[in-house]
Amino acid sequence: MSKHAEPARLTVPAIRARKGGEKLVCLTAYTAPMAGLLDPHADLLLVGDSVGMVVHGLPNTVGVTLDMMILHGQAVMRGVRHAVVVVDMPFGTYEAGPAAAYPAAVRLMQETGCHAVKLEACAGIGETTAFLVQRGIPVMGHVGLRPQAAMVEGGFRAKGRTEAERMRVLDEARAMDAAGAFAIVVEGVTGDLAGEVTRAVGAPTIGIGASPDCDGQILVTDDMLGLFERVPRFVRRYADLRGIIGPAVAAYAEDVRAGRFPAPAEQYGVKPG
Ligand SMILES: Nc1nc(=O)c2c([nH]1)NC[C@@H]1CN(c3ccc(C(=O)N[C@@H](CCC(=O)O)C(=O)O)cc3)CN21
Ligand SMILES: CC(C)C(=O)C(=O)O
Ligand SMILES: [Mg+2]
Repeated sequence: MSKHAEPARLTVPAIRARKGGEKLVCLTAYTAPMAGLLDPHADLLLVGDSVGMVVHGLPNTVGVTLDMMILHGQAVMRGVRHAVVVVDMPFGTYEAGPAAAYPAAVRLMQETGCHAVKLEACAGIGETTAFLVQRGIPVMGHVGLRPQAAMVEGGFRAKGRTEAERMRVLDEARAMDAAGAFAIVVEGVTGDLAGEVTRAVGAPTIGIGASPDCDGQILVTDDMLGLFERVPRFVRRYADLRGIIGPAVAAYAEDVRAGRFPAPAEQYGVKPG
């Protein structure tokens, strides 16, 4: 490392090579300043379609568009110097197959400068993943609880409690691994299934609501910082930013109403002469 202790720029193959090694530290990011804060500590930052719920107030991720992902991807890229940045392909942009997925992924790569895209497993996911990877687009997989299926499943349902679910999750992970995915998010599955998936694939697995047996972990940053209110039970809260923001805003409101803000030092003076 250089004498300035600036961590070197990570690459997609470097992430892939971490299978079974040092755990991968991953978080979501949606804005430039937050990406800048996370970047020195993270190996991979995901511009998740969770942005629709966390930032835009949508009930699930189905309403997130490609234009929204591009705007947030551009913002995050401006804040990052070290981590690999992955942008979620949103609902409706890849499920129809390679002919749909390729132009959408090219837009994400070209208009944001991101390093890779992520696809939730769906019908034909092996073929679609291979098509992108073989044309220069690194793909991260996502199996288990697939938030974009929320309308079909009637909500966010954990996976792995029936044999059929376990087979499906394992098959989808194997298909994306064989197709060349460089990493696979394993979300909302029983701990033993997450371990089984991790042992079944060559790509590193990134757990969320899964197991410490995964090769890395990811959380939605706003959840672990206590910014987003309704969090899944697998979240560990490392800060209570809502508890800091509320009193700060209340104090500002009091100062304004009492005429205590702005003070003289917070006003522009007239230039002498
Ligand atoms: N803020 C936020 N955090 C996330 O982790 C997240 C998002 N948004 N949006 C996209 C998906 C949706 N996710 C979710 C959302 C809710 C549950 C949830 O309510 N789970 C139930 C358990 C369901 C079950 O047991 O089947 C829970 O009680 O935690 C899980 C994952 C994960 N992702
Ligand atoms: C929860 C992670 C894996 C995700 O897909 C997102 O933030 O959209
Ligand atoms: Mg997502």
